[in-house]
Amino acid sequence: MDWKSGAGSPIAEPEEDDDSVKSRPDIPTMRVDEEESEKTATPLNIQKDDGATNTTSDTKSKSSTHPRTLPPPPNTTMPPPPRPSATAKRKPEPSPLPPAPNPASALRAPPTLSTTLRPPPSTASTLRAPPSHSLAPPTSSLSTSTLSPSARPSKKVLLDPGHSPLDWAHLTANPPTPTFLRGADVPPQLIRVPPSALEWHHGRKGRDAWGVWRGKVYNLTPYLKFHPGGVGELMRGAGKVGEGERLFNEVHPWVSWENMLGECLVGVLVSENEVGAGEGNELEELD
Ligand code: HEM
Repeated sequence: MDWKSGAGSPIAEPEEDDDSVKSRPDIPTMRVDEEESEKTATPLNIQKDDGATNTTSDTKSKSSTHPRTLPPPPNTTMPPPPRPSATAKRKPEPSPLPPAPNPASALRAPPTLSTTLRPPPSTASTLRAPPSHSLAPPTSSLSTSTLSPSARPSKKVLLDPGHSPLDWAHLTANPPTPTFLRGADVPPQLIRVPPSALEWHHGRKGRDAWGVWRGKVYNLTPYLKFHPGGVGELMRGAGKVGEGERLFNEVHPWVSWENMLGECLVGVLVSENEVGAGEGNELEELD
């Protein structure tokens, strides 16, 4: 009996609760708790709603029987507590679940609306986040803070194994050959690249894909499979004078092209007239 009333109370409900209740000084109703504990225990484990309704009817019947032995009304008041606890356990569980999805949906809903604004996420988000944050903190600062980071829909692709940003950093730091990243069809020196040469490197038919950023020509080919936005996105600006840089700035102006593709630098973009026929277009030779 002693071990039941002590350690067994949290686990064994029906019989042990009776003993524990009896030992409680605050609860004068000995018989009421015994009946309820036995009845409430079964409905809790088996039926949810039915158990609640049954207990209410039981309480009334008990209150009518108790007055004989224990007239004090507090007895009727005491029984209710066990029910609320049982219902409270059930209600809280479902309620916590709904709230979570709501914030999550709220977080993802805005992004869909701002899908058109996806390009400037970093800049735009920082500019627009503050106002939303200032308003949100009073109610839910967490939801708003989480919204801004994941607010925009990501167009990132799943990169193949071995093509993570870290892998790219490792490759650029340790290229297999000195000219691997710049391309096999270019000399070791930086070259002058006329528009015709740039357009020729459109990335198809086995040709390298060249891109221009701030007047410098880079070989995009080795970076294609490392590009978080996918090969297709990066190819959109290949072999085009102003298109690549425009798209780049439109999507992620915060990305450091120069740092990431520095080892892929081929040369500088020049006009067609600047490259004389028969002359070498290697910068170092000319300079
Ligand atoms: C035609 C040119 C380019 C286009 C259209 C383009 C497009 C994209 C797109 C759509 C994404 C996914 C953005 C997102 O949903 O989070 C992306 C991500 C990225 N791109 Fe590009 N890209 C281009 C050129 C480049 C270049 C040249 C580089 C490297 C110098 C580069 C580096 C990155 C990086 C680092 C990310 C990940 C950004 C992040 O984690 O927030 N992209 N790109």
